[in-house]
Amino acid sequence: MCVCVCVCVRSDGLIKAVGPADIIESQFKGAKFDNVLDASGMCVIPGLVDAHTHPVWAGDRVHEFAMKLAGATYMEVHEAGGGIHFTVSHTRSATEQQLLDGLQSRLERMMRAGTTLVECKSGYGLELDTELKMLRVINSARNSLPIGISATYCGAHAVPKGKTMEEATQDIMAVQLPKIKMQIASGELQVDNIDVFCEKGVFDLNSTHCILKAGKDMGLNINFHGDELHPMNSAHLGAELGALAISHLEEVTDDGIAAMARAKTSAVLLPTTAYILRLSPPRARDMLDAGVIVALGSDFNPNAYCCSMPMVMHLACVLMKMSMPEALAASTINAAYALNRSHTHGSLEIGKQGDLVIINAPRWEHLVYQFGGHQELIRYVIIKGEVVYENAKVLNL
Ligand SMILES: N=CN[C@@H](CCC(=O)O)C(=O)O
Ligand SMILES: [Zn+2]
Repeated sequence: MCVCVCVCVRSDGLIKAVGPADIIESQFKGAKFDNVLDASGMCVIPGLVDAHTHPVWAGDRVHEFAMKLAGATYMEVHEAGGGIHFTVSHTRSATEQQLLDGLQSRLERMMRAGTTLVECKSGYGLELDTELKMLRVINSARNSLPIGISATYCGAHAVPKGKTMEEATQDIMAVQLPKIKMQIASGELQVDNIDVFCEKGVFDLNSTHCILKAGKDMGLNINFHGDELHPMNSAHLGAELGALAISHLEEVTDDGIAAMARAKTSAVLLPTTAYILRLSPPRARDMLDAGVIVALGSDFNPNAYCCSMPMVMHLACVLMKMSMPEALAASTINAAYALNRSHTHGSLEIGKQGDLVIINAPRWEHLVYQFGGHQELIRYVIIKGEVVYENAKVLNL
């Protein structure tokens, strides 16, 4: 049986009612609406939430894709001065306006693919001035675009050239974090989360602990990269510190999974990265079976150039054996949880923000099943009740 669902959004952008069309029609008989969208024969899902991206940078890395296809590993490229280091040098020399232009066009691309809330990291500065520049750029995008943004300070994304890990940690603790704290307090910056790349050859467990704890003490949510290329005990650390989320987790142990389930630390899984770097995919099934809150992210960055959460959901189903409903939950309510926004985002419920995606297909699963098909399937993207993207060219498929 096909149920006609109607979603009604108030002028403040929050959902006023959700339910069968005939009930909503009688509830609002005689009411005046600014905009009525006829979605007959279509499907409505919550706006997609992308729980992990690095979208502020200059200088692409298309040349490195060729190197990786020829067999170079992620860490080999990084240690040879490429990877994050390459992006850092271009991002340091870019102007704020250049970075903002790049960020805006990437966020618009994400929005057209159905993303209505996205986490955005700094982390291609690795020193105070550029990290602040990146955070200001994220702030400007928040003020100029309708897409929701959760901002993450990721000054510990790599050890900058010429410094040891200890020196980099000291710079973050004594120079970067205090300045960011001041700018948050004065209202110049809005930062929601703190992140560290906890990895062999990057930041060890001890440095990660110090930086994350200092961020937490400033009121930031802990949301970090862990157990990606080597088992680092990141999951235990995250659980112990009350982290909201840990990303990657390709190398997490069984004990780590159990610790995350107990602590309600969500796992942000990034199938694009595992795919591009040919890593063993994270054990999504074991995490789900253990009761871990599993979210998804695009991991958009110059290594994993993907703006599309529908593609991410498809990869999660095929590579990580998630079901389509699990992938949808992981890209909506669970991703909102990872960003501490599940009380306002991630589901179609009265009082939550009116963020919706309308798909021109009789079943929402087409968005996952038709690999790379979102451009033809998404009819409208709506944020706070306003149409932010209308695609007149949708086909009847
Ligand atoms: N693993 C660390 N950070 C990013 C990659 C960033 C980059 O290569 O520029 C990630 O999540 O995949
Ligand atoms: Zn990342």
